Amino acid sequence: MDATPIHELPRLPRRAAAGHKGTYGKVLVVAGSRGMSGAAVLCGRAALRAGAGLVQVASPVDVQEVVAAGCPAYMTTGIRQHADGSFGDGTAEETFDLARSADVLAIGPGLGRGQGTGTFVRSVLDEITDKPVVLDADGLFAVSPFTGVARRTAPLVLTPHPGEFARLTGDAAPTTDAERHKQAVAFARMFGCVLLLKGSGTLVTDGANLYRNTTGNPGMATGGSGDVLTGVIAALIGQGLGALDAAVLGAWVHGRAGDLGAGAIGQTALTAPDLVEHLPAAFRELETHW
Ligand SMILES: NC(=O)C1=CN([C@@H]2O[C@H](COP(=O)(O)OP(=O)(O)OC[C@H]3O[C@@H](n4cnc5c(N)ncnc54)[C@H](O)[C@@H]3O)[C@@H](O)[C@H]2O)[C@@H](O)CC1
Ligand SMILES: Nc1ncnc2c1ncn2[C@@H]1O[C@H](COP(=O)(O)OP(=O)(O)O)[C@@H](O)[C@H]1O
Ligand SMILES: [Mg+2]
Repeated sequence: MDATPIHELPRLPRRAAAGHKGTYGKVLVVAGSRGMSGAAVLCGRAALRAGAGLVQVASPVDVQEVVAAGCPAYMTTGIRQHADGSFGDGTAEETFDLARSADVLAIGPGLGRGQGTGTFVRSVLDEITDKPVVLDADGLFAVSPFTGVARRTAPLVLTPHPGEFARLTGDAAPTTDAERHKQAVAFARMFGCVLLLKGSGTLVTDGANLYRNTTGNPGMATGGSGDVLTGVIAALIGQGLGALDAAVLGAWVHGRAGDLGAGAIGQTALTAPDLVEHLPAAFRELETHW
């Protein structure tokens, strides 16, 4: 299947004059662990910059204060943790309660691969089947084509980079564009998910449609860029976009922020926080179509 370049963008919903924070979605970010609190901060900040009405960041209790210091506008919760500073089995109940009051979940950035983290993520996916989930980074370790996921009534968006995708599929990394397209579409179809396969020319597919992103640059090859994308997509779902549209628009606007950032400070020095700081200019371009 050929990939359609993303030129015609899904519409960013216009904010209603009487809208309130409840109108624009409550995003629960489940992220971070000792040593990777930054991933939770980047994801939470990006969700706010992408228009979420409310953002709550749940991280292991050890890093809650650090995460809270990363932004005054989101709420934080500290989840009981394993001795290794990560989420683990036995901590899922607290997260279920938070998830039930959210509109969309972003799970994975900086969770680490501690003992029980995979079990923890799986139990959230198994229990909370009626809320859309964006699953990224270490959260992806919880799923595989062999174990599948529980039947969901709400969409699942997976956002692997090529290394994570190769681990997920168990297949050799594709060597041509055609192979990459084929693998991506087949995976999305089999898994019943929206797959966003990162890289230069990020692919987005739901198994029936295949898009290729046209924004972004190698300045974005810097730690934390993907954590920003996860927050953006979750926020767009919270504002009412369907999962495929949110992934398509999220990929585009994230890359556009990278291009505007590179225009301002160059590719070499670009960092993930700079992407967050250039999301406003990227979103303003979308607002001109309102
Ligand atoms: N400030 C923070 O707290 C940060 C935390 N991070 C977290 O660190 C954890 C580990 O993420 P990583 O992605 O580093 O770990 P992985 O071990 O999954 O991926 C790293 C490896 O994947 C392969 N890979 C990555 N991108 C590729 C590409 N475009 N093409 C081919 N191969 C590629 C490479 O072999 C690379 O060494 C995640 O939870 C992530 O969210 C990172 O996002 C960095 C910043
Ligand atoms: N050469 C590139 N061109 C365009 N985008 C890129 C390039 N390299 C990386 N990116 C983007 O940066 C992000 C990196 O995500 P990821 O590998 O998950 O990083 P991290 O886990 O460190 O946050 C992805 O959105 C990817 O598409
Ligand atoms: Mg990543």
